[in-house]
Amino acid sequence: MTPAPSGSLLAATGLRKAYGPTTALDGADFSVHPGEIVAVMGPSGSGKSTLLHCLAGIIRPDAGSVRYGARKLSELSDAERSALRRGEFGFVFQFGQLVPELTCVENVALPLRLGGVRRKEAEQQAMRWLERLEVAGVRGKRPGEVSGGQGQRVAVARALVTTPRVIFADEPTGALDSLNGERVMELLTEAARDTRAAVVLVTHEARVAAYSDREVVVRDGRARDMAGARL
Ligand SMILES: Nc1ncnc2c1ncn2[C@@H]1O[C@H](COP(=O)(O)OP(=O)(O)OP(=O)(O)O)[C@@H](O)[C@H]1O
Repeated sequence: MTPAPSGSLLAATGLRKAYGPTTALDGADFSVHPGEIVAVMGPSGSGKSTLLHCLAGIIRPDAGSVRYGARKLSELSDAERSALRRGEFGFVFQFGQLVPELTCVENVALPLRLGGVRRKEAEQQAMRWLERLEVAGVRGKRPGEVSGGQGQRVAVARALVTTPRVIFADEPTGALDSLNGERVMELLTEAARDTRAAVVLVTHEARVAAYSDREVVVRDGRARDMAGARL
């Protein structure tokens, strides 16, 4: 097991996770620095999403540990872990996961509202992110009334509205055509660079990974830094 590199914001060492007889992670190490964009690549079923879920504290590894700053995720209570996910992490998945009953601006404001911010202030901040993601026009629409590309931009705005320290993105452009996918990646990475958020980006597309500073390949449940990283 290699020790976590110093200066990293989020680091995992020796992660193991099995689902019954299936080994998803088999001693995976990973780290990301503040402001760094890391692409996690690898074949289908190699353990990429499981790694991302362990890093985000969504699932508990069977062995190994995840450190965020000075804190070990395994030593936090469930409430502390959810507070961390709500306050310091942002999530973008392949399919937006927007709340269908809420308008787009209400969706983006939701993480702030859950953190206790008053409606007016939360919606003002949400509008700033919708503008930045070039979808201010859909503010009053519900997710079912907007296009896939618009919905994904709204989902990115919602992930960024709390200015998270780490953004977890799992195939964020997987459901989009290439033009929309590229624009979503541009907007996501620009915003992450401006706020110095770290990004953990799971993708199987080289075109999407090209937005990262460094690529890690997961194979058979182990993560390996690619030689020739672009940093
Ligand atoms: N909830 C689960 N129950 C049982 N097996 C699971 C579960 N989640 C993942 N697995 C298995 O663990 C292994 C790793 O899955 P994971 O989703 O992490 O891979 P992945 O690299 O993200 O795949 P993909 O690129 O296809 O999304 C696979 O063999 C998968 O079938």
